[in-house]
Amino acid sequence: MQTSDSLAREGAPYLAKLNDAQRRAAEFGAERPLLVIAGAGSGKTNTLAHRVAHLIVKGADPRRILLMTFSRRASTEMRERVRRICKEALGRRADVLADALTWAGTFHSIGARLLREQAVTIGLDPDFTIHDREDSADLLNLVRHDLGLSKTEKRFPGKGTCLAIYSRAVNSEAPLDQVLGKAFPWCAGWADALKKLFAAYVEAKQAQNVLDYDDLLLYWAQMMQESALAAELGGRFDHVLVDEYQDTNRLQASILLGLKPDGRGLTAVGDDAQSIYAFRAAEVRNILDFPAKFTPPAEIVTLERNYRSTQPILEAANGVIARAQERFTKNLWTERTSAERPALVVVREEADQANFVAEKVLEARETGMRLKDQAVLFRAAHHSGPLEVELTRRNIPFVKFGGLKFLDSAHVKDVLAFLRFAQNPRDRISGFRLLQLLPGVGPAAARKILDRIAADSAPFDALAALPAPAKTGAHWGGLVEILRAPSGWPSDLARAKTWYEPHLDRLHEDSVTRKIDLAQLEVIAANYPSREKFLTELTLDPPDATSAEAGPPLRDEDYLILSTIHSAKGQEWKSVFVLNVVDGCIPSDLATGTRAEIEEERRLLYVAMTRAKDHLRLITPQRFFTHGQHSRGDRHVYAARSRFIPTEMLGSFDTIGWPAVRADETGPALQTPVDLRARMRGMWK
Ligand SMILES: Nc1ncnc2c1ncn2[C@@H]1O[C@H](COP(=O)(O)OP(=O)(O)OP(=O)(O)O)[C@@H](O)[C@H]1O
Repeated sequence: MQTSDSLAREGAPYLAKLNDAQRRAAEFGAERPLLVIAGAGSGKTNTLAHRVAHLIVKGADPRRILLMTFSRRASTEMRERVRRICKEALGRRADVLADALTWAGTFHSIGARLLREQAVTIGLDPDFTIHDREDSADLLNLVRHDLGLSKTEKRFPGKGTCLAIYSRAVNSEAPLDQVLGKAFPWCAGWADALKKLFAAYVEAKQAQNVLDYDDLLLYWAQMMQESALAAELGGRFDHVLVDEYQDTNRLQASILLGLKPDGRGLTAVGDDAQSIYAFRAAEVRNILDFPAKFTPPAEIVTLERNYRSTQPILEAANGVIARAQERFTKNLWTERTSAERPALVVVREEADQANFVAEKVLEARETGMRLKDQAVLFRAAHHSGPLEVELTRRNIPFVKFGGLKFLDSAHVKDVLAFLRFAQNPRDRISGFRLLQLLPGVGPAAARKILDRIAADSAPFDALAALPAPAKTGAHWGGLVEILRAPSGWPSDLARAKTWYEPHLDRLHEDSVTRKIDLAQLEVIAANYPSREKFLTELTLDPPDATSAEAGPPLRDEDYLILSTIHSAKGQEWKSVFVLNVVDGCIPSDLATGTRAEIEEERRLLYVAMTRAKDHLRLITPQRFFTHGQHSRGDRHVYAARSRFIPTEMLGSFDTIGWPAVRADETGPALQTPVDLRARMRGMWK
């Protein structure tokens, strides 16, 4: 006799590979909101992709599905998975339907798209440009300067801190005083001045027709406060699905609630144990409180079977997270047995750590494991410095994710400033950067030029009417010509690049490698239909490494992955090394102020450990060499094993000392100190 389960499986064979809980999540109707609590490696991404595919196969209109992911990479991957699953069910028809899944992207990119569409209705100019964090901080700095706040007697908070305070207040929907009291107590005395600064910053943004990251969510959330607009936007989508819900903030939660107030058609997927973005105002309460936001409350489906890691790896990771404070309890289990426990590798110092990793990576490669199946993870981007040197020395190719992004490099920013200014001549920060690339044009001259064209309705014509600044030669005419006569996309980028290259040679020594980056930028640009789309997407979600976005030449080659833990989110490798599992690194000594911060560091270690499928090695160097930050110059500091692996947990690991000291290697111990200085003096006697 057939059970209803097997009937369902027959009815939808493309769901047959899912386990029962996953299938329940994939098939759950749209009448009630759904919360999928998915443990690490339990197939969250897989399940969400099946749910979307199932909706499409059952007849949902893909143009009316809104699918929000944490990164652009995740969204591309999700769409590809949906396509593959739909193909199983629908054959060739699947491509057209998967292509129609156009509302898939990050919260910020969807926000940008909706704002541009609704711009006229909400009093925005549709040509707005988007400032990244650095541009936003620069603009805040200019405003701070104009208000005379940089000249105060007691030092006013720096531009980065001001932006962090502003951003935190906006994203957490909290009053300034509360944000200062909770997260920036040392700035509490500046509340009034900060309010003035933020008000002026908002005015400057509006005058220049720019939005910052936070505005994309803030304006969107404000649109949802207008009942007619909220009804229109919400009515556009039959299904709204959000991945990585644990890393959303209050604003994002209000947007979702505005889109689907009764929760019908709403799906949130996440894992509270992997919430690692509180420093960007992510609110773990969003996921904890989600079910009760609706009547009747959201259905909760919990995925507890882990398909990724072996049992000993999972046991160690479970041990770390079991000591966390508040969470949805899950008992992650796996059928993947293994005799190999994760290793806790004790090395003397960072140089040994680098040697250990390089040696083990090569050993694994000898046994047939590709470099790409191995990853080295670390808490802070600079932790991989010594390892990068060692890998380069041994000719082991690697790609690093996290840390300094491709788009942060000065030359790439220069070209982007060119394109942004071309898109929006009121964007002073971009104009300021661009004009100063010209020989002989400094901040004062640049400011003057921008002032003179600011009020003009045809700013580039006004620019053409100005006399060429001294020393700019033919560069001025070339610039004005390109700005006045756009040639289409992506040739606009090619022209900007050609214009910029002589300046690159003049401004930077290593112009050859920088030119390669610009060539990569051109490759990336070709994937976008317009300048506006290119600028928006790249600003919102910059690629972590050139290879992440550009494809060739690296994609076909084999290389080791180096990544910050934050950038490793959602990924998996056969073999994982975690560097510097010591107090001061995890938890970072910058984040040990509050209990909440420490808890977040614990989750970070958990995320790192749960990336491993078969082999996991946590490395603990016993001493570190710090460079010149102290009055006594360079020195060694001693480190202790991370507090997240207390002694009671050691049973979950194999503790290994490396390099192993062999008896025949130890020479006679030095009994009495040698006076080398006396010896040196003796040489000349
Ligand atoms: N039903 C299943 N049968 C077999 N393998 C599965 C199943 N579901 C998921 N997997 C495998 O489990 C692994 C983890 O899946 P996925 O990446 O979707 O997990 P995740 O929950 O998003 O992980 P995390 O939250 O830790 O990033 C993948 O290798 C996937 O192929």
